[in-house]
Amino acid sequence: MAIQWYPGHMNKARVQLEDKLSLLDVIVEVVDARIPASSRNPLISDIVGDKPHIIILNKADLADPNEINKWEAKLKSDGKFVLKLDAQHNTNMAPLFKLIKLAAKERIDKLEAKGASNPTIRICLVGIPNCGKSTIINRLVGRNVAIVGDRPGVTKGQSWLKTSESVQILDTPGILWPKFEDQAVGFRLAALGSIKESVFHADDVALFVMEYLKENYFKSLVKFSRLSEQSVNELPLPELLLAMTEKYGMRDDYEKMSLFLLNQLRKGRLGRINLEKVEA
Ligand SMILES: Nc1nc2c(ncn2[C@@H]2O[C@H](COP(=O)(O)OP(=O)(O)OP(=O)(O)O)[C@@H](O)[C@H]2O)c(=O)[nH]1
Repeated sequence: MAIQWYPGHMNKARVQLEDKLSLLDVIVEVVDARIPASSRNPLISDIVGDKPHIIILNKADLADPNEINKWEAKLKSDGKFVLKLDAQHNTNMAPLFKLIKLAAKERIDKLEAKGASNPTIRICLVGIPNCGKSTIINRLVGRNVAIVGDRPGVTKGQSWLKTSESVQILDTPGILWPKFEDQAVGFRLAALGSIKESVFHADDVALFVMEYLKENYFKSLVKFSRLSEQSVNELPLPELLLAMTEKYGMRDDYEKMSLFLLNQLRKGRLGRINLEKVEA
């Protein structure tokens, strides 16, 4: 099973972001806290260069708290500004505004030295599909703003969203395409809904997830499976999936069971789980 990705998208996103870069003071990259490496575009650091760069570990409410803390420490040690966030439930954006101003401190100091008081900082949110960019923009702006799909690199007539602070946001978030030459990266993205369901087989992804859960979150898998610890331990994964279809009254329907498992995982019904750990 091969999950497809399209280099053209990556290139387009790169050109669009590069075009906008000169307008921006801070780049805010949104990643999924459950897969902080797989949900990043590896080219982003090259594109951003030495512009201040914040990484938001979003969907923190769904991620494993121990793992997010490790990711936060790692990214900070790499020199990034990092914030854990649950944009879905948290309306208090003060920590994010504070971090944006901290990241832009050099620029603010420069403008203030030239006589500006409380200068405006311009930011852009970027990230892979479904990581929460629009949700965060709506939170920062304080209302629901219509976010139209990303447009070709338009630098003139660019419109900015105002916030209650001296921060303005580029009206269209940048869509970054993940790069999944590594099959596991594709599976993680598919598992959490960042790749359209039409490009993968749900049962392949479900089996990938089950293998990971068996190794890392055994108790959650046992609970979800409605089977005994012994069965989960001993059954080969495809048989375990089959046994689960029976427990859930899905009569050998692998596909249905797989989609159900992935759906429940995405909603956090299997607990707070990370599909990716910081490598030791
Ligand atoms: N649990 C949880 N859900 C979130 C969080 N942030 C966003 N979501 C949900 O994730 C889904 C995707 O959020 P969006 O804000 O549309 O993501 P996006 O990055 O703008 O997506 P694209 O438009 O596909 O690029 C929505 O169902 C949100 O409600 C979060 O912190 N926690």
